[in-house]
Amino acid sequence: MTANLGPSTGWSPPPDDQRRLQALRRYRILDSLPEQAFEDVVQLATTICGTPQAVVTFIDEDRQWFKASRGIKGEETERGIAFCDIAIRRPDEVTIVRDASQHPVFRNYPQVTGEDHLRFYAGAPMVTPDGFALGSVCVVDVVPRDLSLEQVESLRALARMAVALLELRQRELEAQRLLAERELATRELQDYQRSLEARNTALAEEARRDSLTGLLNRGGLEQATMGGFWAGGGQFTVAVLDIDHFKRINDNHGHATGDDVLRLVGEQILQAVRGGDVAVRYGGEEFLVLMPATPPDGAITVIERIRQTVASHPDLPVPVTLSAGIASGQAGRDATESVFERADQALYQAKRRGRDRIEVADD
Ligand SMILES: Nc1nc2c(ncn2[C@@H]2O[C@H](COP(=O)(O)OP(=O)(O)OP(=O)(O)O)[C@@H](O)[C@H]2O)c(=O)[nH]1
Repeated sequence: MTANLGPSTGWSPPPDDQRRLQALRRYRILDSLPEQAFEDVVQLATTICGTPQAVVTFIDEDRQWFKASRGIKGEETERGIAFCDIAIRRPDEVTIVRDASQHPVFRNYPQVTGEDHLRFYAGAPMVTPDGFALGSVCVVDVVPRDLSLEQVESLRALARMAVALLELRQRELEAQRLLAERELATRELQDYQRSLEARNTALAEEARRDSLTGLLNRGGLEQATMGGFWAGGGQFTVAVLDIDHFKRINDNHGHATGDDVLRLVGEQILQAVRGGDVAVRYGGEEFLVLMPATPPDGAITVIERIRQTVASHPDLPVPVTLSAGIASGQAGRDATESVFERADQALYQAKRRGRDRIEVADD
């Protein structure tokens, strides 16, 4: 098995080297961090073969790169002068050079002529299951020597083990990649779900509101008053507000002006009410304010402020007045509908008594 091949003139890659390199890249081993399993391979190689040096080396496009080494400095050398580049061209054999200084070609290699003083080399190619020799497990000595048949077979076995390690490593990398992909997909799905939920919430919120004024609409009112809306106990007050002669505003100044008026009145209502109150555009130009834990006096102050603000608002395109009816009830005793009914009656009174005023329903 003494190597009698080798580049006699210049260096050229073996045939089909591109496919071999592609296979090598798939293992993603080049320039990877040291791994104990490969360190163990070189340790076993030196122990079994009795050499001071051993390497697990991979043949890249123009270099050989050491995954693990013993007794050898550096982590890569030029491919054109690599003994292992010769070894991988004979994937079925262990290439053995007993005395490189006597070899017609290797004798001129710098690691033979120089201070490395390489004399002995034995390399077992690492051949993948699909037949690509990616590199070798090799042992080196500074004196000429030989290997026994058992040592040669052991070196071959170590090369097979190194390939098995490579395969395992690749499967683990692949599993990690799939896991990362799955995590990414899960995260993307969660993001999508969150955006859908946010959109749903936004849509639901939109559906609860009157688009012109931003106040709650009737649906929103129902939702807001579901459950224990008045649960705070005590007196609560309902106010119904209505823009006076709104039809005239529409008729005389146009629908768009009417809309502006509605928008501005809505704003004033929203600004005047408290956090726990519920402000609703109940119908065309009719508004509703529900005030929990509020006696009539407190409610009158709020609604009067709205009435006055609207009556003298500088941004209104036309003079606008409001009429309002107010009624109070006792939480737990009076139904909201009946209090609302009384507030509506009070509004009717306000209209009848000349508009631009607030009427409070009797208890
Ligand atoms: N611009 C505008 N007008 C609306 C809207 N919704 C209802 N209206 C109009 O509001 C007007 C309400 O008129 P009426 O119910 O007669 O009440 P009013 O003219 O305010 O009279 P009083 O309430 O008795 O003072 C109608 O002309 C409706 O067409 C809206 O969203 N925008």
